[in-house]
Amino acid sequence: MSEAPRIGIKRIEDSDHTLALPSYETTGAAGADLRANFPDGAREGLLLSPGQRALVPTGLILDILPGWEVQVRPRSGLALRHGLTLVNTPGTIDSDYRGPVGVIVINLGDEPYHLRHGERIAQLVVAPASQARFFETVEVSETVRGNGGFGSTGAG
Ligand SMILES: O=c1ccn([C@H]2C[C@H](O)[C@@H](COP(=O)(O)OP(=O)(O)OP(=O)(O)O)O2)c(=O)[nH]1
Repeated sequence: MSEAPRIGIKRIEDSDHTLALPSYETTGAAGADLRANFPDGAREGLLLSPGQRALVPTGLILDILPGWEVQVRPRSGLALRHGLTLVNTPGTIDSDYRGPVGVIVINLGDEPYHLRHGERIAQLVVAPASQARFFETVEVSETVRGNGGFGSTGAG
């Protein structure tokens, strides 16, 4: 396997610098857990009503190498137990983005959810990303599938 990509992480000023950086919980984990990091003065966290969404700060800026992307994905435990997921899953962190990473959380459960400062709210998956060369054409190549889609192979 090729060497793991290095990703620099800068903490923003008013974030809590004592919180752990994203880390893999097991040796084979694909996702590194990411913590909610509310700024000074908002450390009580956030009460999310059913159906409510919010941009949750992480206090982190990622320095991603060209040719890579970082995906922000939900955590299945929070999804199953509380209906908490991400509106735009998977969120895309572009390699040239140098702003703080935010997590767009939504409560699809039927109870209010108290999102706590320092809680692991999402996970980061690092993946290779290439930019395609899009070009206009009048002919497309033939395939067995052709234009069959949207359930064309049947159910079950
Ligand atoms: O869950 C997310 C998704 C995106 N971003 C940041 C990093 C990403 O590089 C940037 C732009 O995201 P995206 O391209 O998905 O958003 P857009 O609506 O197309 O905005 P833009 O016009 O800024 O590209 O916002 C996050 O912090 N969290």
